[in-house]
Amino acid sequence: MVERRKPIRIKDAIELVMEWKCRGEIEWVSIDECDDRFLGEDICADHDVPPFNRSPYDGFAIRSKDTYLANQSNPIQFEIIDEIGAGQVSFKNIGPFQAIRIMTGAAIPTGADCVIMLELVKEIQINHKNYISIKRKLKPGENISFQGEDAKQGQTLIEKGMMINPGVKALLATFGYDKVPVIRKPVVGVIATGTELLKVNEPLVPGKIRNSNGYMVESQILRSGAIYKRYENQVDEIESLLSVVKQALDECDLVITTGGVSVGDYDLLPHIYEKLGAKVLFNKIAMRPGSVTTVANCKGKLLYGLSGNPSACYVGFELYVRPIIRYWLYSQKPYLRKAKARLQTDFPKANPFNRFVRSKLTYEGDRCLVEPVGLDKSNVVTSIAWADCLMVLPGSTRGYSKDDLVDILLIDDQIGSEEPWIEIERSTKL
Ligand SMILES: Nc1nc2c(c(=O)[nH]1)N[C@H]1C(S)=C(S)[C@@H](COP(=O)(O)OP(=O)(O)OC[C@H]3O[C@@H](n4cnc5c(N)ncnc54)[C@H](O)[C@@H]3O)O[C@H]1N2
Ligand code: MOO
Ligand SMILES: [Mg+2]
Repeated sequence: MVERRKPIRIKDAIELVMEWKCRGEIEWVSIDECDDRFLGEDICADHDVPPFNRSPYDGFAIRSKDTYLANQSNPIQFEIIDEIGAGQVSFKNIGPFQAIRIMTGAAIPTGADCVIMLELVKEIQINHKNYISIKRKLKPGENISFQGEDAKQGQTLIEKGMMINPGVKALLATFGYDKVPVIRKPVVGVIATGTELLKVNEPLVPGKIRNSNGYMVESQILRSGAIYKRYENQVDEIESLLSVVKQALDECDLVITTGGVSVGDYDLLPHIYEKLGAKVLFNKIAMRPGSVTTVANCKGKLLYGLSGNPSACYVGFELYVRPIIRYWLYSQKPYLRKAKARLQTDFPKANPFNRFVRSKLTYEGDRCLVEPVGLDKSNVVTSIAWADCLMVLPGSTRGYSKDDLVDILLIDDQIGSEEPWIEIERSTKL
């Protein structure tokens, strides 16, 4: 008799998987290779930024009190005693009615407490000496970029677990990290199963299709911040499949298979779990697509059985694999980022299951709109490319209509969310 599986709630499935979460170790890489890696230590300012008071303009450094009486009808002259560009330091001390020509980024000379822009002064020569004439009053501190105004020494600027983006990289350079502490990427083994699978370079023959899930999942692994190890496509044959799964479990931090997890005659993964003595955490979830997503634990390592149906495989990865990878990488927000958007289309058909519809976002003025991309079926492959979010339609006795406010999970986002999507109230028309 065919096994009747009892679907569990999404919340419970996520909890069961996350019980096995673990953190990766730190490794050091060159700053040139740290892009998109996840920081292994907090970045703490070990000096003030900027490290000295500096000029934000090309101009003249002067003493503000000398400008006290300056106005349109009372220009005041200052003698230019030195000139400095960024990277230079003047050793002269500015005295009464003296100025130092200073360029943007140069350290403010001692004695000066403000800067006047080049455009606001008149330069004159008297007796072969250079002067400026100023017709306005300046305040102490005017046009000075103060030491530590950007960051104070000792301040924690970035917490570990953040993905290194161009801004983080700028900070790493600012604080002299030629080597950067990052989290080692987990190695995820990928095994596509199915006797019908052809390699990408093989011509189509009747009854067969090319393996697309393997490549798609590998790409999802990379997008999540991990690396993959590819194993040969496996025909539905128990001994050879078992041996490859064992090998992958030995060689990788976690393993993903695609296909063969349902109740069909050639769906061998349930037998593989049994032979391995793996503990199956669940094999049916109350969701679509991806209801057959199975997760087992074999000697402390997670073994995911993602669906063979491409869209189900895709969604299963984003909901149950991604958070494990992101947690490994020290992310404080390992789940897909949540937002809300207005439905652009009607979904009149009632659906008892929570649906994760591959969708795309558009923006119209201050409104964020969401619409499905392509056919909303678990076995389609063509629509995934256009999806930038998963629209969540909670199971309900009635459908959804245009303009309903719905939850969305952002797929391309790198920030994430502290909590997974677990439950949603029926959207309301506002
Ligand atoms: N009697 C039942 N049949 C099915 C059930 C069920 O509950 N009872 N569940 C259905 C659901 S839901 C899904 S999802 C699929 C899951 O199937 P499997 O995970 O067992 O996957 P396969 O049977 O191996 O393949 C399904 C489908 O996907 C294609 N496929 C497989 N691998 C790849 C790949 N690497 N690249 C592209 N496409 C792939 C395969 O050719 C099949 O068309 O089961 C339903 N059936
Ligand atoms: O797991 Mo199946 O995708 O629900 O279609
Ligand atoms: Mg099957």
